[in-house]
Amino acid sequence: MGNFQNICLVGMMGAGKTTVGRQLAKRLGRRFVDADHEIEARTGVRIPTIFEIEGEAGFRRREAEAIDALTREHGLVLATGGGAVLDPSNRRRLKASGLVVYLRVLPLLLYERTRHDRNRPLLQVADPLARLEELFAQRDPLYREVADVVIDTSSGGIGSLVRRVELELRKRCEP
Ligand SMILES: Nc1ncnc2c1ncn2[C@@H]1O[C@H](COP(=O)(O)OP(=O)(O)O)[C@@H](O)[C@H]1O
Ligand SMILES: O=C(O)C1=C[C@@H](OP(=O)(O)O)[C@@H](O)[C@H](O)C1
Ligand SMILES: [Mg+2]
Repeated sequence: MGNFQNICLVGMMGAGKTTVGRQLAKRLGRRFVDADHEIEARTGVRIPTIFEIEGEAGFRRREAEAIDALTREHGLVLATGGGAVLDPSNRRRLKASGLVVYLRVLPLLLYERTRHDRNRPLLQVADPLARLEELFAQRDPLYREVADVVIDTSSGGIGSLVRRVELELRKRCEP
């Protein structure tokens, strides 16, 4: 893994992409960018507002633009939103821009982590656990398809996860 390449984190809502990505970037001395934050900075509104006004389709268009711009940069730790892998062009761009790490977490734990958070419009439904199970079934194959590294993260805290990701990345640097 060269310094030139990006490290891209993919996985479900609540997998820890944003939290782990920020800490990983600090440890590696890299710049951290979260695609959702980039979309919010570009539009000047929060993600739920984009969903309210433009629907999911509008959000996905903005997400694709952000992924396109960010994957042209170098040396980033890039946290994506959970649905970024749905678009084949996003997958191609992420893969071409560097190393893709899938933080794999099962739906029940994702539910525990996201249940009190109102900032994920797709989970504002009567049965968010069932929604997470559906999304997991649909997306797990796509995360696996795009990933260079799959890290099962259903146990351990954030600090140990950051170190595990770092270890996996270092393995890739060895000849
Ligand atoms: N490995 C972990 N152990 C415990 N809590 C975690 C872990 N990863 C993430 N969290 C918590 O889960 C929530 C969602 O994390 P976040 O980084 O926003 O996920 P994502 O960006 O993948 O949706 C946050 O409250 C975060 O602190
Ligand atoms: O899974 C998804 O489709 C989404 C995940 C969110 O990001 P996180 O994965 O960081 O929660 C955000 O992009 C949006 O609410 C849609
Ligand atoms: Mg996030």
